[in-house]
Amino acid sequence: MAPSSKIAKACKAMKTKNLNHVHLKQFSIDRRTKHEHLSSPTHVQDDEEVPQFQFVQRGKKLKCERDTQCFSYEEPKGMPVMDLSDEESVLDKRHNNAVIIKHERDADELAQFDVPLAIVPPAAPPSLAHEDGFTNGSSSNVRENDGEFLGTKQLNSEVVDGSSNENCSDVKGNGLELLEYKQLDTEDKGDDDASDSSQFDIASSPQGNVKISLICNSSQQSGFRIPSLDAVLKLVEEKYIKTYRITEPGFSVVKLMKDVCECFLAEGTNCTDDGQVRSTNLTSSLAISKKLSAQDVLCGRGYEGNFCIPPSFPNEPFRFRNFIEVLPQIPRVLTSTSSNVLNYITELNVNGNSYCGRDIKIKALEGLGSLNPSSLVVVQKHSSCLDPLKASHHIDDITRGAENAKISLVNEITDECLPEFYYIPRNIAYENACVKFLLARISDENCCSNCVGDGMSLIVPCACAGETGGEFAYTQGGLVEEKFLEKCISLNRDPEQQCLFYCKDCPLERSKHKRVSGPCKGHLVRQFIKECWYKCGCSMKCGNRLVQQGITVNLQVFMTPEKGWGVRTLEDLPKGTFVCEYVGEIVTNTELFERNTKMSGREKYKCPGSKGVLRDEEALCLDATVYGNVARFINHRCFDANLVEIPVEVETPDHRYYHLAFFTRRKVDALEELTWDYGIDFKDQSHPVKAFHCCCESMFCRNVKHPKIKLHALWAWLAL
Ligand SMILES: C[S@@+](CC[C@H](N)C(=O)[O-])C[C@H]1O[C@@H](n2cnc3c(N)ncnc32)[C@H](O)[C@@H]1O
Repeated sequence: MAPSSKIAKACKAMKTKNLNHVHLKQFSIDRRTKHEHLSSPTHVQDDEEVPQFQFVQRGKKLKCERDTQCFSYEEPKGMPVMDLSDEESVLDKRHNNAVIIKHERDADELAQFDVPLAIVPPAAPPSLAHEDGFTNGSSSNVRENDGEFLGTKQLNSEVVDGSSNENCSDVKGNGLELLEYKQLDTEDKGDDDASDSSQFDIASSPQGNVKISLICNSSQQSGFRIPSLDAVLKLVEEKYIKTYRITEPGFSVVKLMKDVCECFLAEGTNCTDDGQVRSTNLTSSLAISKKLSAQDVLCGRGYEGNFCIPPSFPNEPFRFRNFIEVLPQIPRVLTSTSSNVLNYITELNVNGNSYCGRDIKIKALEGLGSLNPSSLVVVQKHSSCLDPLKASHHIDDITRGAENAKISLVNEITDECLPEFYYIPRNIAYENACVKFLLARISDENCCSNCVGDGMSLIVPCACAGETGGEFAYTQGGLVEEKFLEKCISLNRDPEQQCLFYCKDCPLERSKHKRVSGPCKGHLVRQFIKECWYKCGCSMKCGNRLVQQGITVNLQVFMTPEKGWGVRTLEDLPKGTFVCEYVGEIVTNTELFERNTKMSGREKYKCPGSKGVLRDEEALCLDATVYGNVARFINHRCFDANLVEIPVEVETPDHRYYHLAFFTRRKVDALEELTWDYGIDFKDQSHPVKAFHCCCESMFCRNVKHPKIKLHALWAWLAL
C-alpha cells in the first residue's frame, strides 16, 4: 500500500472533549484514493464527493478550551493547507462529521428543585418545655388526645414552583389534604403491635440535644427484667434486616436512631417562626387508581407530571434523581399518608438498589415509620446546606443491570447525591443525528466473512486487523497490544509529532466563532482500532470484539475530596485493559450549538457559506450530560493519567462513527482513581469560559504556576 494511502487511512478523525461532551470528528475518507474511488462501481454512490485533504507532519500545539461545564479540544494552530478549490470537499454532507464546542446544558434547563424534603415527625404544638430543657415533640401530642391523637395538619406549601406557604394551620381546606398522625395507644389491647404498648418519644433542647425515649408497658409480661441495650438493639436489627430485607451491611438501629436525631434537629431548625414545620402538598388518595412503583414515581410514568422526563428509549433507564428532587412530585400521585411515601421508598430498596443522600434519612425513618407507621409527615426544608447529615451513601449498581458488571457508588464524604442523568450503556442518537449502520456499506475488505470461531486464533490476522497495520490491536488475553498502546499514548501525549489534516470549512472553527468560520487549524490524526462486527464470520466470543462487549471490570463511582465524583477500579487492572467507553447522546453540531446557546428554532444557526441551516450530518458529538455512562464521572489528570482514549470502530468501516474507549495505560491498582487527560490548556486565557481549577496533583499538572517537577524528572518518568 502506498504510504500516502496509508496515511489517508490513518488520518481520519479528531475529537474534542468536554466535561460531559466528547466530540467526534468523522471525516469521510474513503479507503481508496480518489482515483480508485471514481473508477470503482461499488461502495460509494457516484454523486458522493471525495473529501480532499492534505496531510502534513508539522509541529503544532494542541490547545483545549473548557470550563467547569464544557471544554473543547481546540485544534492546533496553523494555516490550513487544504485544497480550497473544492468547497464541499471536506464536509461531504453524508460522510463528514465535525466537532463542535459543546457547553453543558445550563442547570436551569433541567428540572431542579431547590427545596429539599425530609421526613420528620409532625410539628409539636406550642412547645411544652420540660424541666430538663427538652421540648417534647410527638409524644406530647399523643397524650393530649388520650392516646389516640389524630394530629391532622394542613399541608399547604406549594412544591412545584418551589415556594412554600409557611402558614401551617389545622384547618382543612383549599383542596389540601390533611395528614393523619396516629400514635399507638398504650391501652390498645386489640392491636398486635400495640400489645406490648410502646411509645416513641422524641424531644430536643434549645441547645440542639435530642432525646429519644422508649416507653414500654411491661405490665403484661411476667418475670420481666430490663434487658441489656445491646441485646435489644441486636434483636431489633435482626428483625428489621429479615422483615424488610435490608441488604446493606451498614444497617444498625443505633445509626437509625442517630439519623432520627439528626433529622429531628435539622427539621427543628427549619421550623417557621411560629414553630410550625413546612409541609408539602399532598393530593387525595382517591385520585390514585393504581399503585405506581417507585420507578414509576421517579420516572414520571402513570400520571401527568411536568418535571420528569418520560423514558424515551426501550430500557427505560433509571433517571437518577436526588430524592430531594423526586419527592416534590410524589404528592401529585401518592396518597395522602406519609406511610405511602415510605412504602414507595421501601420498594426501591427491595428492588435491589439502595439510594444515597437523604434517602438514608428516609430509610432511617422507614424504621421509625414501622414502629409507628403514621407518625411522619413529609416536609420541605429550606436549604440542603442546613442538613447536618453526613451519612455514607451507597448504591449497589448505578447501571441497574444495564452493564455486564455492577457499578457501585459510594459517598463517604458528603451527603451529595448523583447528578440527574439517565444511565445508558450504549450511545443513543438524538433526533437528527444520523448514524446509519449499513451492512451494504461493509465491503468484503472491511470485514472477515470467512472467519470462524475466534478470529484472533488465526495465524494470519483477518481483514479487520487491516486498520491496525495488519495486526490485531488486542492480545489473546484481551488487552491492547503493548506497541499499539504505546503509539496511542505517544500520539495523545505529543500531538506535535503527529500528522494533521486540514479542512476548508472547519466546523470546529465555525462553532467556536459562532457565525464566522475561521481557518482550520488542523486536526489530529488518531490511531483507530477496528473490531469485528455482524458481517464478520467469527463468533461473538472473538477476541477482536472487546469494546462491543461492554464493561467487564469492577468499577465504583465515589466522591473525591476535591473533584466531585470520580471513578475507581475495585480490582487490579493490567496495562492495556479496556475499562469503559465514553457513552452519551449522539448529537449533531447543530443540536449541540443550540443546546449551548439556547437558541430558539427561529434563530437557528446559519452556516456561513452554506445556504441554509447548518447541515446536521456534518458533525456528530457525544453529550453525556443527561444520558451517559460511568465515563461521565472520570476526572481529569494532567499528563500522567492512567487511562488513554482510543477510537474504536465497530459498526462502520469508514470512521463516520466510532466509539471512544478508555484503556489503562499502565498497571492500575485496585482502589486507584481512574483518570484521563482532558487535554486542557489551563493557560489559555483567550477562552471566554474559564476552566476548573485543576486538583489532579500530578507532578506535571498544567494548572500550577510553578510546577513541582523539574524537566529531568519528567524525562525520567517518560522513560519508565
Ligand atoms: C466529566 S466531569 C467528571 C465528574 C465530576 N467530578 C462529577 O462530579 O460529576 C468533569 C468535572 O469534574 C471536575 N474535575 C474533573 N477533573 C478535575 C480535576 N483534575 N481537578 C478539579 N476538578 C476536576 C470539574 O468540575 C469538571 O468540570
